[in-house]
Amino acid sequence: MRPLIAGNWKMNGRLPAAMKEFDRLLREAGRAAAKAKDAALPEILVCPPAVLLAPFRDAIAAADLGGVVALGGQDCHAAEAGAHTGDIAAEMLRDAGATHVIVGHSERRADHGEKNATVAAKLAAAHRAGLVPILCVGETLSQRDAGHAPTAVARQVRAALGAGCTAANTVIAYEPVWAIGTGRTPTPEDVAAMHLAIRRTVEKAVGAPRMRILYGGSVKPDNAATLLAVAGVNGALVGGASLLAKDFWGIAKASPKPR
Ligand SMILES: O=C[C@H](O)COP(=O)(O)O
Repeated sequence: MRPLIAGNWKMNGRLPAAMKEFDRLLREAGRAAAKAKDAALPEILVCPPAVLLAPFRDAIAAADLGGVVALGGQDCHAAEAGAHTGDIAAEMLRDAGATHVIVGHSERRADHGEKNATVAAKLAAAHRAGLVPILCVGETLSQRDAGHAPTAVARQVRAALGAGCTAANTVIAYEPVWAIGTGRTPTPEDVAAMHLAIRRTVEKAVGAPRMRILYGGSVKPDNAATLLAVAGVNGALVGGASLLAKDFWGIAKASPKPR
C-alpha cells in the first residue's frame, strides 16, 4: 500500500509567503517524481486553509506534476448548500480543487463542539461530493491514563463509519489529542496497538481491513522514519511540520517504500 503523507496547515498561511512555501514543496516533489517511478513515492496531500485551495490548485497545474501533490480541505459542512454562515460545503471544496477533506479533527471537536453525529454527517457529505474523508480519532490524556484509549477511539470510529465506507474512499487518522502540537509522541508499541485496535474496529464495522490508517501528532523529520515504520501505520497527518516544505518533504522521504 502506498503511504499517504498529509499536511494539515490548520489556520496558517498568508499570501504571498504561503504561495512561496507551496512552490518550494512542488519543486521538491517534481524533482523526486522525475527520479522515481510514481509508485515509489508516497502520496502527498496538502490541506491548506480553504481560501488557498484555488491558488494552490493553479500552482499544481502550472507545475505540471501529474497528480504527485493533491489538495484537501480541513473541514466541511454536512449540507450541500444553505443558510450556514461561514461554513463550506464539501462540493465547494471539490470545486476549488480538493480531493480529500479532514473531518472530526480534535480541534474542531474541542473548539466547535463537534460530536460524533456531526462528524458522521460530515463524512457522509464528503462521500456525497466525491471526496475522500480523513476521519480523525484520538484519545485525551485522561482517557489514556485511565486505560480507556482503545475503547474511546473505537467509539469514535464506529460512530462515524457507515455503509459505503471502503478502503478506497475513506482514510482514518489516529491522533492522540495529547500528542498534537506538544512534541510528545506515543511509543511505537502504543502506536502499533492503537492502529491494530482501530483496524479491527473498522473491519467489524464496515469490513474494510485495508483502510489506510495514518498516525498524527508531533510527527517531525527526525521521528518520522520510526513512526512510519510501525506495523499498521499507512502514512502520517502532519500539522506544524507541514508548514515548511523542507520539513514536510523530509517526512515524506522518511516513509517506507510501498509494500
Ligand atoms: O492534523 C494534524 C495534527 O493535529 C498534528 O499536528 P502536529 O503535527 O502539529 O502535532
